[in-house]
Amino acid sequence: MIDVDFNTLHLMGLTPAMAQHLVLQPEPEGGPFTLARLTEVHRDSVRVHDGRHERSARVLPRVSRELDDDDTAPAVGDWVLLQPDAHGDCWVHARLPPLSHIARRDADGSRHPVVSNVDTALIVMGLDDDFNLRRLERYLALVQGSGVQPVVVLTKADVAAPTAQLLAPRLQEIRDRMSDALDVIAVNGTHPSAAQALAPWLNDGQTVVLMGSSGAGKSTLTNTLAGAFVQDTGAVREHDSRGKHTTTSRSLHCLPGGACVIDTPGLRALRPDVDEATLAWLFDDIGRLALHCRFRDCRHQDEPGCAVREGIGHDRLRNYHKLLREARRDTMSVLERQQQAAAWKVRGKATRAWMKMKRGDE
Ligand SMILES: Nc1nc2c(ncn2[C@@H]2O[C@H](COP(=O)(O)OP(=O)(O)OP(=O)(O)O)[C@@H](O)[C@H]2O)c(=O)[nH]1
Ligand SMILES: [Zn+2]
Repeated sequence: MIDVDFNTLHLMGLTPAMAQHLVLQPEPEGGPFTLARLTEVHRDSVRVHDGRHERSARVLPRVSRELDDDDTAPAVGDWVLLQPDAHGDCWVHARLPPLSHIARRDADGSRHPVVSNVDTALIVMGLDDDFNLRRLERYLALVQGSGVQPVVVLTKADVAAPTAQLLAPRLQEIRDRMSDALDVIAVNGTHPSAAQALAPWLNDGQTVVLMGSSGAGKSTLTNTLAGAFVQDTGAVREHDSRGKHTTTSRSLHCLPGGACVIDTPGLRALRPDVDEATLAWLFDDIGRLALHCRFRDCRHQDEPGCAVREGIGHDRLRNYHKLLREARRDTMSVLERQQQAAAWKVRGKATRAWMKMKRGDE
């Protein structure tokens, strides 16, 4: 049985549910081990915190291999078992199965962990030109199905509300398009009042992850919540509100109030790791309307009598189709993907031959 010092590790975001889950895990042979949480993951090393000290450690090749076999890798927020070797170097001997986990996909379909063991995902979006509902749906898809509650945090309310009167219409746009159950709050991330607005999700022992594009204000919010400067922040380009990717890696910080916050870098291309069932849940308005389509197998593309096309905004439906295509592609087997690539190649060749022929005609 793994020895769990709850009072110390509670400061690192150990929840009662996780503590119970951990004591049920068999302890690997060769102990004793120290239980700690991953606060940063780098290429060759990790940072770990045991509630008293933070230090560097390395993951045993056996552990990396086992995780790799399961198509995953260590993630910030994971609970691990540590042991020093004879030289005083610290090693991760086991990664304990997480209770919640968020992963994304690369363009080639490979899966990458984002974070583990978080209670709430704060999806941070600026009320300036960063505001984008398609991207918001993408983040919701990323979080949905991972056991994590999403909360939308609209930043820069101090600029957008009084000068451009953007707050009310943008809140309405979200209300019109997304589920009524979605929590949405607007804050000035630079002001301490933001911490009060987020207090319901920052109780003692809870962990939140901040996600959103570069320049959205994640690091600013992290610093405000921490009441100290823990993350670098950067100015955004004026013409498009884009950030400069100031944050380059994920990191976990403990707040004075007892919650943990994980800041993440803005992702350039965000591809959620979701299946069709999860998307059906996220876009349940489409599912409800589909009952009224003329054809039972309506794809809501060009069929006549399609109730979905009639009842859903064009942009939301387009985004749904795009996410669905990606999800299907990601869950394709390697063989299927190769077959599809081969088919595209043949089609490309045929197109090029046809163009050449046409040019020859002229
Ligand atoms: N006025 C105002 N400025 C904000 C607010 N939130 C963020 N900013 C500013 O927006 C810029 C970008 O903020 P960051 O916190 O660095 O953005 P980020 O999301 O961490 O960006 P990356 O680290 O690149 O992923 C900074 O100049 C902040 O001062 C806000 O609520 N109000
Ligand atoms: Zn239809």
